[in-house]
Amino acid sequence: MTQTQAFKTIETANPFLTLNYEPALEKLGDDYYDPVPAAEFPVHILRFRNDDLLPTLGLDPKEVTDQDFIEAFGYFLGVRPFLALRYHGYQFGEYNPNLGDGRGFLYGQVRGVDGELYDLGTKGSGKTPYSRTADGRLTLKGGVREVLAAEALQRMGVRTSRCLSLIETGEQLWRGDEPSPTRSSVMIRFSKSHIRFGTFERLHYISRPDLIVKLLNHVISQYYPAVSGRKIGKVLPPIAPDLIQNGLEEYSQEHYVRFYGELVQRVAELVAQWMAAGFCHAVLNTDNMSITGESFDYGPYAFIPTYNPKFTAAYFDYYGRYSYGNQPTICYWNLQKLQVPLKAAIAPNEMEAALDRFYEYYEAAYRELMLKKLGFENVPTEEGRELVKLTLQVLSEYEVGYHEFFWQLTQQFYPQWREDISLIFPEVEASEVLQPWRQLYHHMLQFLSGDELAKIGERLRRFNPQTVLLRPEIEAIWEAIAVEDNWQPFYELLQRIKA
Ligand SMILES: Nc1ncnc2c1ncn2[C@@H]1O[C@H](COP(=O)(O)OP(=O)(O)OP(=O)(O)O)[C@@H](O)[C@H]1O
Ligand SMILES: [Mg+2]
Repeated sequence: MTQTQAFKTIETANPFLTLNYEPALEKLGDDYYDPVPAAEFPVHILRFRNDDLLPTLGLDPKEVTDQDFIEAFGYFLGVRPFLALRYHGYQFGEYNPNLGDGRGFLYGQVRGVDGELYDLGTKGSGKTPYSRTADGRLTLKGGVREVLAAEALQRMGVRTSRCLSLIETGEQLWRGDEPSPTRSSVMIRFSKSHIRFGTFERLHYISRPDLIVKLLNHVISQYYPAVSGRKIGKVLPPIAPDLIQNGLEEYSQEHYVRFYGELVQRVAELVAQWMAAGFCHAVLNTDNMSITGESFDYGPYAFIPTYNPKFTAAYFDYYGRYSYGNQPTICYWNLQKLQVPLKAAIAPNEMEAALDRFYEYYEAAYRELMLKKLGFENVPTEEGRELVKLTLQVLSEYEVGYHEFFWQLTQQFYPQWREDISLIFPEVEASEVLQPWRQLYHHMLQFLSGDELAKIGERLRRFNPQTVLLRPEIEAIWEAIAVEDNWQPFYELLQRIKA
């Protein structure tokens, strides 16, 4: 059999190569990307496959082999062209026009069985015109950390991208922030979109308002069904070909204003999700902000060990710009910067008015999520606000672990707390801070029926996972991989994260 025939057989048998690919972004024209080749790696070892995502792609995990993953996402057979997306961005407050996919590309876009359009994007797949002097690679540790972050955030209810696969690729990489040489990998990210705030910023920088409007139309029609009126549901037929080919629907000013308003709300809610999860993203540059309001790019992130707004995750973040507590302010700033390119389509005063609601959305979402972590839902606003405030005071005063506090609450809560206040955290000495918290928590239980009381326990379990990805936990699983090539702790941790 010739080489070509051998590939043909693989292509037809490999379910990833015959997915319902829909080149929505490619059809917008080549102003937005550059076709690039994939790197050829000396080794391909599948280290992680995310079977939870396969049903969304219409695939049965039992029918997808490891070899299928390796061929599609390690050898990169089949689906071409691969598109390195063009973008700029504000990095640590400074505009950087020398960005773009420097170690990744858009592998393909797929219509999921839920009717939504998903990106399969790579990280570590080789050099592109945007690599500058860098190697286009992803360290294995970086890949492992991104897989873990995405799964943990998913478990905690954060609107996040996921990793579909991680393949070790057998090269030696040199990095300033890892003992080097260090091992290499290539990851596939499964996300709503890789269109970033910085994608729009670049189009403004090169003075192409026409391309801004065209991209905006695409974003609204694909990712903002409540604005476009397009239905996204389980039984959505594939998008009509004329819609794809003719460069999309046009929208009115009212649509554009509603889009920006919804983006503001989505981002505010996303930040609230990070904050409640105790997550510090660490690099909230505008090239790491998705236009769909989804969270992605997990580099030097950390989950906070204790509640400390000043906690900073990236060693290079000298002034704490992206500290845990600064995340709402920074996302507001990023949304404000985005108004500059969006002026090509949207009235500035309307955007300002929409952004004015950011903190209102943020605070409401944060309060709701924190109350869920405390076991409550639908409580009077003032009481809810007070309980969250007192909880944060307790967390600051006692220097108890952030996650440990909620886990202890989950473990210790039982319905008799309603009858007898002295049963609430009896081993902790009452202080000026704990006593009001105890009183309010006890007071709020008084109004609940037996059924509602049972739901407190359910909510505590659902919103407070036992396993949280604190740094020592990640370092321990990495140690096992680095020293003994033992992947068992990694797989076990993934299982525990999901519990
Ligand atoms: N090893 C590398 N080789 C080439 N380019 C790189 C490398 N590391 C980072 N870059 C580029 O530097 C910029 C900032 O990197 P950043 O870490 O935010 O993105 P990324 O993690 O590579 O990709 P993504 O944002 O999709 O997760 C991006 O343009 C990225 O492509
Ligand atoms: Mg990035």
